[in-house]
Amino acid sequence: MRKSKPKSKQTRRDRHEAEQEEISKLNQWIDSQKPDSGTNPLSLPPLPKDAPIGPLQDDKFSRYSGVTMFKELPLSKRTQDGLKRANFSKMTDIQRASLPHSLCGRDILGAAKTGSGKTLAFIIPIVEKLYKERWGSEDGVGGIIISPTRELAGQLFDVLKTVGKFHNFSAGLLIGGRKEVEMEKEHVNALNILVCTPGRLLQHMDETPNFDCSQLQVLVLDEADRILDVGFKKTLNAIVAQLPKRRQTLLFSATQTKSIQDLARLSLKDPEYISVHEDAETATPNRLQQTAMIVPLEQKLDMLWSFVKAHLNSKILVFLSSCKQVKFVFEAFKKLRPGIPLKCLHGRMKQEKRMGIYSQFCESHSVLFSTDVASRGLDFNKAVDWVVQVDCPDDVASYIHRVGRTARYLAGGRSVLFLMPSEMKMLEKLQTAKIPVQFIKANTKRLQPVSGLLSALLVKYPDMQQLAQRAFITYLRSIHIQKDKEVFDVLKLSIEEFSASLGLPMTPKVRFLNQKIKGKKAFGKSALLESEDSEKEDAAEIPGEKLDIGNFREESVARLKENLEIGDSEEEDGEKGFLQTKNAPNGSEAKTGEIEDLVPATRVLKKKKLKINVHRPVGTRVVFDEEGNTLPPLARVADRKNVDNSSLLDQDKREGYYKNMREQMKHVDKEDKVLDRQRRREKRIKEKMKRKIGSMGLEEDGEGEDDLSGSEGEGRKRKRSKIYFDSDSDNAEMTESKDNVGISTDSISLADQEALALKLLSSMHS
Ligand SMILES: Nc1ncnc2c1ncn2[C@@H]1O[C@H](COP(=O)(O)OP(=O)(O)OP(=O)(O)O)[C@@H](O)[C@H]1O
Repeated sequence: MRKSKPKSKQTRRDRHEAEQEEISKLNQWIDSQKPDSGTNPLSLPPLPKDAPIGPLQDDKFSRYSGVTMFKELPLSKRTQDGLKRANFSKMTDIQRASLPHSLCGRDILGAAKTGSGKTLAFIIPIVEKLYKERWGSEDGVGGIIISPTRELAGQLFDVLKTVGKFHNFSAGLLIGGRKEVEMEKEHVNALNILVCTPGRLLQHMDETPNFDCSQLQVLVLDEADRILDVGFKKTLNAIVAQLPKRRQTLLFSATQTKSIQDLARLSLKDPEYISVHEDAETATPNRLQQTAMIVPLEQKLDMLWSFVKAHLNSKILVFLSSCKQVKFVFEAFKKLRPGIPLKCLHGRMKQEKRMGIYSQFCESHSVLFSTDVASRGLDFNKAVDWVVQVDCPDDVASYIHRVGRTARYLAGGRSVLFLMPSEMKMLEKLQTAKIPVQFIKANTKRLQPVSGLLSALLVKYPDMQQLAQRAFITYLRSIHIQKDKEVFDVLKLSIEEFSASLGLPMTPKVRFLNQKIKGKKAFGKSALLESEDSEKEDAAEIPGEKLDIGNFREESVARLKENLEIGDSEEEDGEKGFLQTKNAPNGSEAKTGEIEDLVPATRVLKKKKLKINVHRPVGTRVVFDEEGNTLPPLARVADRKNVDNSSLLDQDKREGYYKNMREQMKHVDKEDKVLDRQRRREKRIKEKMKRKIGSMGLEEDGEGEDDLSGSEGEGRKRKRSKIYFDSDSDNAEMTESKDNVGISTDSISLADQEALALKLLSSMHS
């Protein structure tokens, strides 16, 4: 905030007195005109035009409840100047409704639609409170704003800097993922306002010497329902335990908590419930056009690719359910070059990178693939044109926040939700929650299949195969751990088709599904299980959920009928041609009854044992070309030269291609097994020989070596014995040479070894 120039003693004294006077007037104004508790300022008429503002005659003051302009509020000149400079003059509804109550010190439980200006509704009271208390650096922490994500905390910090530009407070942004925690510790005690994520705040409370919040005046929870939910429960309880009970508490969200328990945890004192859009016809912004359409799981990427290609001049925010999916789709689409810059954002990225991506997306037309880390609060500078939800949100609240990244303040925006046929219940839930989602159909004529290209990509880039596999597993897991079983049922997913749609040549095994499908027979620890294990952090993105492996009903997996009702009528150019309004009987939104007709019948999936070599990580087989150079995995079965991408777009050819690849994989597997058997046999014989040699007094150390092969002093430098294992081998980790082994294994063939072993054995028995 403002850096003041050195001033003379007299000037400082004058300024101090002027401020004292201003504060005294403000307090009188606030006190004399404060609205009754429980009243709604929005129900009062605005002040008449040209009505005097502030002090009137006879020590009276103008009314500030129900006013429409910031300048009509009892705010300090410094705050007024900050607002003016940022061009904030007219208040939004949530600001009009809450500021008259919060300025007179009341606790607030505020709810208003996304993008409706809640941030100023809590930043202004903090700044004003500290100003009126004449808070200074020696007073320590006076205000804390807690945000669920780092990016949002950064954004709130920027708004605080704007509004507080002419104040003298010190403020700090304390968020995780930054290295400078030690530096923060040195300065944090001198900060007056902290904008932080819960984890970092608690870290300072636990670790920073003399960190003291006992004088806290105002606590704000932005996205309060999120911070109060189970994922942050322990952290928040620990934080609140260290805060004074006597304080003002402001809670804001577009989807506010109504839990009495939550409020009790925060010890709110007779809070004002301010829900400005409670009686509105819709729970989402009026300028937001929302659509939904059926997209089977295996067509999601085709649909997304086609959507991106049809909107190359837009700013698009795409939500997927896990980091791994974000990574895979981002990397894959990037390699396919759709013709628009692509970016990705998820919780596993380094903080600097996250912030960089966030700022870049604010600036340019591009597509941002993201997890729910970008779903709440973020106000991307230049408006987002489209929010695309490729994966269904966890619940209605999550939907509201995701689509709320567009159509902010006075801007318009559009959103589209991909729903699998098994998720149609979500549409009902949205409509019940007053969310006007129009059901549309995609124009399949404009659909650009991408899975063929993906399978070619996976062949070319070995890393992509791992990414695809992880995306596959984490997606299934994310569905598995969803709470709302009415919407999410992993057993209804068309798993093999999904795997193929990611370009995977074979369907990876998924333990939690296979356990039930295959019966009780337990698997050994396979490559797949390892990759599954490594995804656990991804699942941890969903707070409060524990993996409940093996908690499935003993049912067959149902798979959805492939041919879904997707229209194919004539398209126009561009966006309109791509997304079409579903011809619902009433011509607009689909009604609950109609939804059932749209859900295709399901059929029972054969319990099919998928054959893969469980000991071999997919795609790590080392293959050599004729010159002895290593080739990427699968290169042998899918020589790039033989892959005609265009032909892969043809469904029949694609299936043929997969079939061929599978056959060849099986063949390769067979070869592996033969090799493996041979290798084991060699190993057994070698061990036997070693035992015999040992029992004959030939030790496997330097001395024994001398006995057998002569000393180096004789100038005969023994060739190092190297044991090469390809990465498929059980002993793949043994790649280093064993110099001390008395017998060089590469100089003795298997037959020689057997002969030697026999000789040794017979010499022992003779
Ligand atoms: N009084 C105002 N006049 C003009 N613009 C405003 C005003 N108040 C807020 N805005 C602008 O409206 C946009 C949305 O505001 P803000 O981010 O506070 O919304 P929000 O209600 O917190 O949204 P969300 O629920 O998504 O967190 C911002 O760009 C902000 O600058």
